Amino acid sequence: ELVLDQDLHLEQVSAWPQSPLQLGQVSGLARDSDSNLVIFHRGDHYWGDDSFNSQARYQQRSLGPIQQSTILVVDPSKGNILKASGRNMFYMPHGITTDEENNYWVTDVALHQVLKVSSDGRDRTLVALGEAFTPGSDNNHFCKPTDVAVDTKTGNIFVSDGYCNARILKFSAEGRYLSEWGAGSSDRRRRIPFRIPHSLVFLPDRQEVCVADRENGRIQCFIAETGEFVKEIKKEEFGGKVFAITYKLAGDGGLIFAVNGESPYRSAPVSGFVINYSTKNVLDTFSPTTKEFKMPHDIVETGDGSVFVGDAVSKSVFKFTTEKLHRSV
Ligand SMILES: O=C(N[C@@H](O)C(=O)O)c1ccccc1
Repeated sequence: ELVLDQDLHLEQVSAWPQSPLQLGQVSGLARDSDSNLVIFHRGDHYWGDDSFNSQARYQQRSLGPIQQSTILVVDPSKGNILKASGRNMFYMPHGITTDEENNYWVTDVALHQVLKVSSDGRDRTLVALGEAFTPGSDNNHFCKPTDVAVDTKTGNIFVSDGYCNARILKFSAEGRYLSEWGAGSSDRRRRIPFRIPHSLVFLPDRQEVCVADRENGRIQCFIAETGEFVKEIKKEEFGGKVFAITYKLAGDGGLIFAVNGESPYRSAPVSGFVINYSTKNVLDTFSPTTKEFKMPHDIVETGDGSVFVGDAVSKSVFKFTTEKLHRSV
């Protein structure tokens, strides 16, 4: 169990996975109801500068969907693949999360859609939000939606929308539109809009939803019920970009885990951060020893104190554990 003590330090488990995972660009990570790691990757598709035109329309539709299994369920201790699904469904995977019934909620930035998919291996699409390949910004159109968070109390889902919109939307578990909101204002003077709301996490003990507001290099948190702004966490050491966040209950509060990204203007090392939600203090920074982070793109923790980071450029997943656990192994 992770505690909030000051000497918390995450170290890479360099021998994980025990055998290589054949991954494309890793875009999303999630944890399933058995505390297994779920990896959402792009197989042989990749997001390059010519993947979309200036109207945000996907240009490689003629290639068809990815034929490899894009959703892999992996054993967190050894890294072997337990289940593989998601073939012939997706064009440009992005975010993934699981709900209380262990369904997958995923976003695909080429489809501009949010899909609820069964995890029974039959890949049944249970809910489809947005119109395939059609960007937009009304109640039933997204523009490169990036992630989903599930309110475990109400079953409602939140969508971060997206690369070419600047909002968070709320839907019921069945996909009925409920509400939406934009950035919160941390300074009374002016409200700076979201610039790529890129990753979402629900805080079960506080019923809040937090967003990694990527190009603003900040994390903002809101009341899930109302969308009311609660707080902002913005740190010099983030540099200019925060790519992904996740959350873990711990001791006397909660921990936010985040990964930043390279920013042309601000030189800050690309790393992971452990932040005390209440005090906003950075308790730890971490990065791999076997090879450098290239573009850490999502982060998730699995019950036993392990933290996983998926990298969209190095096409790999890194495992970290707290030193104490690591030493005792
Ligand atoms: O942000 C980008 N990609 C990553 O977030 C991702 O791969 O999800 C990107 C933007 C423009 C061109 C090419 C890639």
